[in-house]
Amino acid sequence: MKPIMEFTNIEKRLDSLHIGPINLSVEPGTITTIVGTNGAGKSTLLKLMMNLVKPDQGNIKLLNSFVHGPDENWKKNISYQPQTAVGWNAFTGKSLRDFIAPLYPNWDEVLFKRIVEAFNIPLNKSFVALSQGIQQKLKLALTLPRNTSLLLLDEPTAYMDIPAKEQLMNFIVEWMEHGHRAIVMASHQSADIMKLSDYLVVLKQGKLIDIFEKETLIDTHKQYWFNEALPVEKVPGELFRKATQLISNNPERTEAYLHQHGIAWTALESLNLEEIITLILTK
Ligand SMILES: Nc1ncnc2c1ncn2[C@@H]1O[C@H](COP(=O)(O)OP(=O)(O)OP(=O)(O)O)[C@@H](O)[C@H]1O
Repeated sequence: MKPIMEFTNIEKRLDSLHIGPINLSVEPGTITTIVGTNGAGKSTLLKLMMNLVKPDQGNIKLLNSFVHGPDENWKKNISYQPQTAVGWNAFTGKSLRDFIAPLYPNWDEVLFKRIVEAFNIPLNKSFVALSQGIQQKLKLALTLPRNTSLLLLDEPTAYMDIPAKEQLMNFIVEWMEHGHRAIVMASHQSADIMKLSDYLVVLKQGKLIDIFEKETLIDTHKQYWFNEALPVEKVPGELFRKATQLISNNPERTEAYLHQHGIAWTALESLNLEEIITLILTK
């Protein structure tokens, strides 16, 4: 199937960071989350997708258009929820809705009203007078109903309480059910966001470590406990060890080695996604 968005050899040099080269393909029906440490370049990748930042090299294609070209017609196919909504402070939710809705031919007013109601968002207050959590909810209410092929969400769960995060997840899942579309999010390893994702793009200081399929990542990371210390030599698949605990990113090879050497483990567990990403980012 034709990708919704494609990055080809994208590179961007900022003052203290060199992002890329990045090759990435966002397929319809998928949710991709960009994870990484602070300042890794996650938000900048989303801004590159919106042409808010220009690449030094490479190109980005949204459906059939290059986003850095003179024709800006591609903008009707993409919606972006930034970390900080610039220029919104003086406006009420109602006036922001009246400005944004007509720009998107597929605007879903019913969905807008459902999100406003679910999150109890006051539409008559200026944006600046809302708490950060409510601002976040209003940003979502003004982004999801645009019903574009691609949805970009930068830290969508920031400042949200636990029940609100749950509702957000439900709205995202529902949004994905309607047709040929995809989501790309940036997140500080938020467990909920990662759980929703099909792919995790792991960035470290601007470098793409890898693009992982979430399920594969979970299946290939296991931790073992033993009654006694392990042999000094490195065990196949060994990623980390501490006293009688071993973490492997290749359980098949690790277990074959342990059987061969007559070493029995006393406990075996999967790791959660946050633990796996932390290991990948720190190893
Ligand atoms: N326009 C710019 N000019 C110069 N440097 C920039 C610019 N925008 C971002 N940077 C720098 O690039 C780096 C990456 O920023 P970015 O916001 O993309 O990271 P991030 O991974 O989203 O970080 P965080 O998790 O803290 O939100 C940071 O060091 C930032 O200061």
